[in-house]
Amino acid sequence: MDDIRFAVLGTGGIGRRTLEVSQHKDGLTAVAACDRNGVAIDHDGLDVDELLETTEGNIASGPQSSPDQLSGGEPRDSGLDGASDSTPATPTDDFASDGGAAAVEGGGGGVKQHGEQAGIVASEQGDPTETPIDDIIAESDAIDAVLLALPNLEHDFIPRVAERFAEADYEGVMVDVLKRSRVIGMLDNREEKLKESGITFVCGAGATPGFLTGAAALAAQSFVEVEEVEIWWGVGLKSGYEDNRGTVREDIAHLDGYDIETAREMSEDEIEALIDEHDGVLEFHDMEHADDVLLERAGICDAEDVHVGGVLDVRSDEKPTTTTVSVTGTTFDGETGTNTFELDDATSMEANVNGPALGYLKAGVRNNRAGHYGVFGPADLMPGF
Ligand SMILES: NC(=O)c1ccc[n+]([C@@H]2O[C@H](COP(=O)([O-])OP(=O)(O)OC[C@H]3O[C@@H](n4cnc5c(N)ncnc54)[C@H](O)[C@@H]3O)[C@@H](O)[C@H]2O)c1
Repeated sequence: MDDIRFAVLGTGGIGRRTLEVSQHKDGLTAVAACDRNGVAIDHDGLDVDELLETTEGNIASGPQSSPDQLSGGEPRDSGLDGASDSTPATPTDDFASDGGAAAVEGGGGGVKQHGEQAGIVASEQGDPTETPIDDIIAESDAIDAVLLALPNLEHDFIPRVAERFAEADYEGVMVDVLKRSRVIGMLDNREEKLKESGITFVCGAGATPGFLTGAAALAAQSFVEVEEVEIWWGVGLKSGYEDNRGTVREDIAHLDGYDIETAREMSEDEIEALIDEHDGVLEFHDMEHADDVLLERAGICDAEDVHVGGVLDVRSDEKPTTTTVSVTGTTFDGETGTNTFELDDATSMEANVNGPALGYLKAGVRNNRAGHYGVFGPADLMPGF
């Protein structure tokens, strides 16, 4: 495949690794990256090593702006029902409204700070900006694909970013690694706009949903009827909590007694106290992971027959449990069986999110160049290598 010029929106725990993994893949050139404080653009290719070095332990993490800041006071999408998502928010620059640098400096303790501000602005390629996403949209004519590694604590945040690219007539690929089921409907609601613009949007294309959703779709092929899909993941955070704040915060929202609002409002200290209480190991059941709706929209099974849970060890790089996808179904000749797909314990979350995300990005580019626009899930496409 010809060279793909791509951008990463959000260079936190995931986005930084996306840049790193891309260096091991053929045909991918990172030309733009942004976080909440800054943007780096070089159409000849960013110096990824320099960017990674200067943002090491120095990411501009933290929950994104509050709904009011984002919408200028407009009613926001509750996310509970995709159909309620009918009021497009005013395209303003408030995506960048900060809170992140303060969160990093205020609570984390021991977070390295290389520059005056956290994140990309610490790099010599980075420029501070109030409008990081708009700055990338302004250059999007020369960008083939955009990978969104943004927080998803506001459910319509990523759909609204997609909409803004469409409003700027972006023609290309967008890939997200979001987790929550309800966001898929919000993207579907925008499908016409995305199609008109010429966008191929691949949603839920990380590990789970993403890689494991695709694996379930493959495992289902033996059956004529799928009864149940069980996804059980194990993650040991090699790089620790400090480098994975966004992911850990969003996962906490799935624990009993927590939701997206409480997780968003928690201080870094409160998160660390919760992790201490659990001795660093958090276990999740019945998570709202989009594997369910993505398998349903691919016609594989009903969303309610998909169950996702897992164990996160924030302090160890060993996986606390083996990541497994089990698909139970009935064959054409009446046998009931369970096909199981297992990840090696040695492969990290970062590898299992970013390898597939970039693979799906390549698959997206192939489709986009063939004129296939709209919203696709990981079970609709198979990733390229
Ligand atoms: N599907 C999967 O398997 C999977 C696995 C892990 C993480 N994730 C998801 O990946 C996402 C990113 O996680 P993370 O740990 O990298 O989070 P993070 O908090 O470390 O990074 C988020 C990045 O987004 C930037 N950002 C926030 N608001 C912004 C704005 N308004 N404009 C521009 N940039 C902005 C931040 O500055 C930061 O660079 C989360 O939604 C998480 O749930 C998915």
